Amino acid sequence: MNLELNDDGKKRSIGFSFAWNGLKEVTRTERNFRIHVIVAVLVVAAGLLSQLNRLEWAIIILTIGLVLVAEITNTAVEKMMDYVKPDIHPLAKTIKDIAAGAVLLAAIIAVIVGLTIFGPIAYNLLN
Ligand SMILES: Nc1ncnc2c1ncn2[C@@H]1O[C@H](COP(=O)(O)OP(=O)(O)OP(=O)(O)O)[C@@H](O)[C@H]1O
Repeated sequence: MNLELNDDGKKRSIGFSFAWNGLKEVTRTERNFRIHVIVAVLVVAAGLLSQLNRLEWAIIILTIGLVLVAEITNTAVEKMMDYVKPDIHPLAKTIKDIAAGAVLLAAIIAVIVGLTIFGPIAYNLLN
């Protein structure tokens, strides 16, 4: 939708509001996204307890962002495919599987980052 508003500030704030609606929609309808957000909150809590340094925080925040953005993008692809191709089609399957693969890859990276940063901390705590 092309919004032709004269007031540039108003146009931008409306665009932000659409984007915010998108985030609310994903949170409301996507169970996997809610699970990712809960895990992210737990990871941030663990980071606070572990007193991570600035570089570790930057990596953790980037990784959380990677997973959430992958999940949001996957949801957008799923919804777009359901809209343009609601019937069963091999290409619809391939497209959805590829988008799901992006989430899987992001989750694997997140696990590796988590183990790299929190693994030694947990090891020291247990010894
Ligand atoms: N129109 C279709 N044609 C063929 N296969 C499809 C189609 N829609 C979905 N699939 C297959 O089912 C899988 C799950 O698709 P679906 O749209 O149900 O996602 P979902 O279960 O909601 O995923 P998520 O758990 O990530 O939200 C796809 O990865 C694909 O393999």
